[in-house]
Amino acid sequence: RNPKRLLLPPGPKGLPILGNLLDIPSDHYWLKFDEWIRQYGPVCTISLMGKKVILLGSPNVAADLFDRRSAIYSDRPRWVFASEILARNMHVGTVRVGDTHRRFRKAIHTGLQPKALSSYHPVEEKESRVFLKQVSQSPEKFRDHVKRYTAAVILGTMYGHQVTTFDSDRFAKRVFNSAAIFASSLAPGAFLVDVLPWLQYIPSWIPGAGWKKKAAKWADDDRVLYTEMTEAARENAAKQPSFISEGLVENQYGVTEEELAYIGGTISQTPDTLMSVSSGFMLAMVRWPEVQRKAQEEIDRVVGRSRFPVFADRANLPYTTAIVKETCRWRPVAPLSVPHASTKDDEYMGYFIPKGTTVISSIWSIHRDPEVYPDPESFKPERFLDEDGKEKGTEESKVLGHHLYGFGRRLCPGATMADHAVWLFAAHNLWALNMKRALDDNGKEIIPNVDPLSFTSGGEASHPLPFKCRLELRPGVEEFLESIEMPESE
Ligand code: HEM
Repeated sequence: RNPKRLLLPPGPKGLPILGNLLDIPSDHYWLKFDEWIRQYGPVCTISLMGKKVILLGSPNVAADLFDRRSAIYSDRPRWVFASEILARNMHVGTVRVGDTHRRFRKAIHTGLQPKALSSYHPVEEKESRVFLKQVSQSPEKFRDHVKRYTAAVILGTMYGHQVTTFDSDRFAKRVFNSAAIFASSLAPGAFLVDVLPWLQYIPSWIPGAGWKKKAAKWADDDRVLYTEMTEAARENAAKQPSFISEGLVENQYGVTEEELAYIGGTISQTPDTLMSVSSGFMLAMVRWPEVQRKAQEEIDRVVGRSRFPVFADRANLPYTTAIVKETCRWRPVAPLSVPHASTKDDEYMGYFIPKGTTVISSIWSIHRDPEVYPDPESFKPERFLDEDGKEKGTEESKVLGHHLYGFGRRLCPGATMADHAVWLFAAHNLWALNMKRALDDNGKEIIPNVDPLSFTSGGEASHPLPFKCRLELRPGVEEFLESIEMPESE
């Protein structure tokens, strides 16, 4: 190994054994990673408890390794607790490379082909309108309404399930809960068993092995939830076909029914990510009213005021699309994406990267590479438009212009669907609402805090912390909302 005696990419000096562990803050650690990337370059090494971790901090190096050398960099690190115990090796996002990963991704691609994605637009459009109606009734609870929107889109399209209110729905709360548990169990060192994998073989009645009971309960809760949701999809199929109900027909996706249930379960963990982009969009609109006004002018010109926007308008709404892209670039939901791992020794830019290295693409830093995104701290939708105000790079639909959804063979297979759901949400909001700043006691506008620290950190998707705003219906919208039927309770 390493016959040329090459060095690892440079990085900060650390302590013996602990490495750089104590330098990493418990919150917003991507900001510290970003500092190191600026100091040591876009490929740098840190060390955690004797393990080397490589950080990638520019779009070019991430594409070089994850896209162009995807044969080497598509594995995941081993997560005993989350992936092996909780998800029983059936979570496509954390499973190691190999047959299961290949088959599961193929199944998802089959299920999410363009025809299926366009069949989801009516669900996304309907739920965007329910969101507007809810906001018109209780604007102060807009965060809850966004949460409901994202759950309704995922459960509607994946299972044909109609979410009622968030609290009374039989699945909505449970999928958020399951996602939160899974995300927190991925955090490095959250469970000792990830550091000491042999712990999993200790019987749970031995004192100190209480985590095993907890793990067994969580794993079982997930299995029950996924099975119930799959059954619901089967029952709903005639009324509302869905990703899962299609997969149940003659084993169309080439996976067993249990595997399909776990694929659905993995996808059911995504409303949180949609919620983050959707609420980030609203925050940006409140913070930059001039951007909001410009998009409203575009929407009024193209869509008019006599109907809601629909997905087919997208091609004629480049500025609106650019706002969605800029929101994704500006405050990425998963600032460090999901770690990849290498399966072969490699040499890159004169450095050695040993087999089994964890490699993290810092989306936060990638989205702040000034060569690609000049003036990266500013919110500028125009960066995604050409001189004529047209969307850049639309001829290749895969090129979003940002890297919110990762890279290579692990690229988010739900990226297009997520992008459509968020776009429809944004277009509906711009068409129907004036998203205004809240007023203080003296009637002065409160400029919302958009500092990186005003977003949550931790295992889950990074969200804006709760913020205040005034959501007012634009003229003439109220009469359109009258005809929107609210989903009935079960
Ligand atoms: C705004 C919403 C979303 C964001 C920001 C997001 C982001 C990501 C990211 C960063 C990754 C890891 C990529 C990498 O390792 O390089 C990922 C993986 C994944 N995403 Fe998404 N995602 C979103 C929504 C969705 C949706 C709606 C679905 C399904 C319909 C989905 C399904 C998946 C799956 C299955 C994986 C695992 C892929 C693998 O490991 O092979 N995601 N996502």
